[in-house]
Parts: sequence; structure tokens; C-alpha cells
Amino acid sequence: ATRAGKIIRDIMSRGELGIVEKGKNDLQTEADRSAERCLMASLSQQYPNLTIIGEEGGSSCEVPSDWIVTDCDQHVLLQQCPSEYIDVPSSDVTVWIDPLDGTTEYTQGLLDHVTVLVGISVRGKAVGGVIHQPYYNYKSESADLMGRTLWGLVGLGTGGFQPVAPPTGKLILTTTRSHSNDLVNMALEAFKPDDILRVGGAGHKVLLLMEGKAHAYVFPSKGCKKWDTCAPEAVLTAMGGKLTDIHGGAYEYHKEVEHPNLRGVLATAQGVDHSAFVKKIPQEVRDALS
Ligand SMILES: Nc1ncnc2c1ncn2[C@@H]1O[C@H](COP(=O)(O)O)[C@@H](OP(=O)(O)O)[C@H]1O
Ligand SMILES: [Mg+2]
Ligand SMILES: [Mg+2]
Ligand SMILES: [Mg+2]
Repeated sequence: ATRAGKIIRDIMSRGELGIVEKGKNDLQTEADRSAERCLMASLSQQYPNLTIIGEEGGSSCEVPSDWIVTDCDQHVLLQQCPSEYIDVPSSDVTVWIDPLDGTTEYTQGLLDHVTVLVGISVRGKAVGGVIHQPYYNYKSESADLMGRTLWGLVGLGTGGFQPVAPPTGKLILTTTRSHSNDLVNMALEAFKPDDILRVGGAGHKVLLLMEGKAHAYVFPSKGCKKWDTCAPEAVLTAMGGKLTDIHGGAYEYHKEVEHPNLRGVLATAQGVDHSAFVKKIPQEVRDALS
């Protein structure tokens, strides 16, 4: 994920984004394509039998040799693997890759909205995740401080950041910046929030929950896909938060599942009553995403 993040920064520095329109309000750049090839090639070289599903559907053939990373994070390896994952066969694992989450914002220069997402599901449950933020701290002076990698494993915990609970006594929601619609706005109004943070990226919005900047991520729309939510759901769950559809139902992440999150996304931070948020979603919004 860190190597993919460097590819994303290098392509932006060169300034040739190679933008392709995949659909309405749905862009792909050379950074999305290249980062995905880096992640696919690196993972499949180490784990040839693993099922990996990436947003851009790219193949892993012919990548520059310096894009292939097979070494592991020594700090993470020092942790004790929870017993339930020790004997998992690779046939029970599906990896969901979003090589660049927040593409719209990337093309508009809102660079800290961008994340690289690698989510690991075991028997259909999102249990492990890496969220790399290549432009974290990009406005600071020193290039060494740029970028960070956060991870989580359900049953073990999280790393790479300091979990913070959101403030009490007020309500802050986060939602899409570039894919809003009437249903999204109707749901947000029903909560009468003190503030709404409209930012790019599913990964970035879940980061806001993890660092106590917002209480809930409310997105009643079919637009997010499994690669947008697998890694964020796993890291958030590992720290005591929750990510479900807008009815409070769990998504599955096995390899045969449909890609769109057809019942929308509702995520809440650590210490927040998720079911209370589900109850406040207007019936009209629920009916539209049932
Ligand atoms: N209406 C829509 N059409 C296509 N993609 C959508 C969408 N709504 C959300 N998404 C995808 O969900 C992710 C988060 O969206 P948002 O930033 O608006 O919250 C983005 O991922 P990518 O940037 O990886 O494509 C975005 O493309
Ligand atoms: Mg996309
Ligand atoms: Mg995405
Ligand atoms: Mg993407």
C-alpha cells in the first residue's frame, strides 16, 4: 500500500493523470490503474492462490520490478495472530483492493482525501484492513513526514494512529462530497447535526470516525462498492466502531458477492450507539434502499 501510495504521488508530480470516464461521475486515472497493478502483482507473487478483487479490474502482468514489494511490516509481524486466523486456508480469504479511493478529489487537488485500501475478508467477514494515506501531512515542510499507514485486525486491534472518541454534547456527520443526491440530504437533515463534513473517499470518511472528528458516516446511496468498505469496516470494527448498510445489516465480502453496496453505508465511531442512528434514518430513505 505504501509503494502504491508513492506511485500515486509520482503520477501527480509528473502531471499527466490520463483521466478516463468509466461512467457518470466516475473517473479513473493512471494513478488508479498503476497503483492497482502494483498491489495485484505484489500480493499475487506472494500468495498465488489468493482471490484478489480490485476496483479497476486490472491484470498483474508486466509491472516494473520495483513495483513488486514482498517484504512485510516487521512491527505488525511482532504481534500475536489471533487464534481464529492461524489455520485459515487461502480459499476462505478474499482480498478487496481500492488502489485509490477518492479519485474525484485527487483530480481536484484535495490530496489528503486520497487513501489506498486493502481489505481482507475471511469467510465473508471484513476482518483485516490497511488504509494508507499517501498525502497525510502533505502541507508540512518535510517530505519525510508525508504519508501514513493505518491497520486493524478484528480480535487484535489497530496500529498506525491514535484512536480518539468523538466529542460528546454535539453531533458531527460525514458524507460524500462529490456523489450526493436528494436521498443523502434527506437522511442527513433528519439527524439535525451540528456539522456535516462533506469530504471525498470512503477510507477518508472512516478515518474521520477513527480520529474522533465525526460521530457517523451517513451515505444512503448504492454508489459505494465492496472495495470501498472492506478495509475501512475491518479497521473500524477492530477499534470498536461499526459499519453496516443503512438498515444496520452486515455486508458480506466473499468472492461471489455483488460488488455494489446496494443498501447504502452507515458507519459509527467507537462508543457511539449504532442502532440509535439506524432508527433515525427516515422510512422513505430506507424504502428506497431496501
Ligand atoms: N454515485 C456513484 N457512482 C460511482 N461511484 C460512487 C458513487 N458514489 C460513491 N462512489 C464511490 O465510492 C467511493 C466514495 O465516494 P465519495 O468520495 O463520494 O464518498 C468513491 O470511490 P473511488 O474514488 O475509489 O472511485 C466513489 O467512486
Ligand atoms: Mg473509482
Ligand atoms: Mg473507492
Ligand atoms: Mg478507487
